[in-house]
Amino acid sequence: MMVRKAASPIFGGRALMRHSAISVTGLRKAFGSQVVLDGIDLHVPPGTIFALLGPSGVGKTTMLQILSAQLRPDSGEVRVLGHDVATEADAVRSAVGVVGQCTVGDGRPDARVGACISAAPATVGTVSNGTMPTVTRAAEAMLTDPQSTDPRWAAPQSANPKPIAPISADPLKASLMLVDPMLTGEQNLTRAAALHNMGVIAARHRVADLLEGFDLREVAQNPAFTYSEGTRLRLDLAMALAGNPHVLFLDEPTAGLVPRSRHQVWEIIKRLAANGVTVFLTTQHLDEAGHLADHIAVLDRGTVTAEGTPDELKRLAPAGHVRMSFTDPGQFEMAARTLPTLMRDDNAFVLHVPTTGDQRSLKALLDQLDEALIDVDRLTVHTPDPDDVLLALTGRPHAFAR
Ligand SMILES: Nc1ncnc2c1ncn2[C@@H]1O[C@H](COP(=O)(O)OP(=O)(O)OP(=O)(O)O)[C@@H](O)[C@H]1O
Repeated sequence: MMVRKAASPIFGGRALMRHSAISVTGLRKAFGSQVVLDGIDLHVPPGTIFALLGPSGVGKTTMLQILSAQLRPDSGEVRVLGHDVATEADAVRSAVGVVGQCTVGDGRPDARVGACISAAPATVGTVSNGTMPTVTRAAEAMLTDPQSTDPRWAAPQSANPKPIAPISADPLKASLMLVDPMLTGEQNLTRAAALHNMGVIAARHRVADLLEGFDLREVAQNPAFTYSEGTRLRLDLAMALAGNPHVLFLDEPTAGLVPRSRHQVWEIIKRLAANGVTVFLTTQHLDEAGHLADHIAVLDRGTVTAEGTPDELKRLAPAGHVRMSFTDPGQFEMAARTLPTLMRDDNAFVLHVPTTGDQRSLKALLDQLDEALIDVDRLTVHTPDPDDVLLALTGRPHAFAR
């Protein structure tokens, strides 16, 4: 799939805003005595991809839930599209899409389900029996008879609401909608479109566009539980985009995907940003953040420990080196005097010489050895791997998934 520059009906194309799409100042959140976010400042320009990179359990989901108005911050100011998440949660929720882990039920962290999407509060704001969000007659009609063009079902969305799926008694979470695995892809998308205040005809067009744009046409009539992980994620993304959101939140979007699906999802994310959608994603993978994001923030121990473009963060990583070992102490001494060294081990007769690892710098180094008539016993090239980079960024080795 190619990244498209032009605005499309599926991938947004909203006018860019001059100010931050997301701005976070002094955000703090604790669960009991556990401080998870301890004074976070972030600013995400519109139409860009922002990656929050961090090891498991560091607070990425918590952050995403606060930004998408699913969870209240303890303190600090968080604005999404200019709306304060604490006081204008409905406005935030109706303007964003969410795909990720939702905490539902009693809110315990282990009560996790798969993907969820946000929906316009105007249509699902009512909570039936205190536990169920509602959909409208229009959505119900489309679900029971997808071919229906009965104009009655285009009636105002508030008419005779009917509960469809238990999600949460918490009004904060009542505007979230989950993929129903027993419904087909088309039915799930129809449900999502209907929740965004669309009439039947508009919703049907939207569903057709989304099925096409996310390569779901072939499986549209199959129940979602039959979908592969990659197809399921494409359905999640399509559902999150049903309301044409300005901002899309993705919680570890490619976790568990095979490489081919992962690359397909990356292309979709890039296409969305190219069409003006601001994407905020969390990831444990440096390569994913580096591949996708315009800007990366590394979250560790409650704070942002490093932040910048992928290139800026890579520059924080330790340099590569060539490891040279010698059997002759005289040759070792001569090499140590001749070459720039990062490290010397006088007991093992080992030198580490800096290199970028490319052909030109390696050839220059070998030429230098030849000219000085230095005999190296053994020579190996070490370029920084993700562990080296993450160690430099967090001070913790093996902290991230690979
Ligand atoms: N509702 C909650 N009640 C109590 N503790 C919570 C709650 N939600 C999250 N936590 C705790 O807050 C910490 C951060 O969790 P969070 O899910 O935000 O991390 P994460 O970086 O997204 O992790 P992962 O990558 O594994 O999803 C964890 O220690 C978690 O147990």
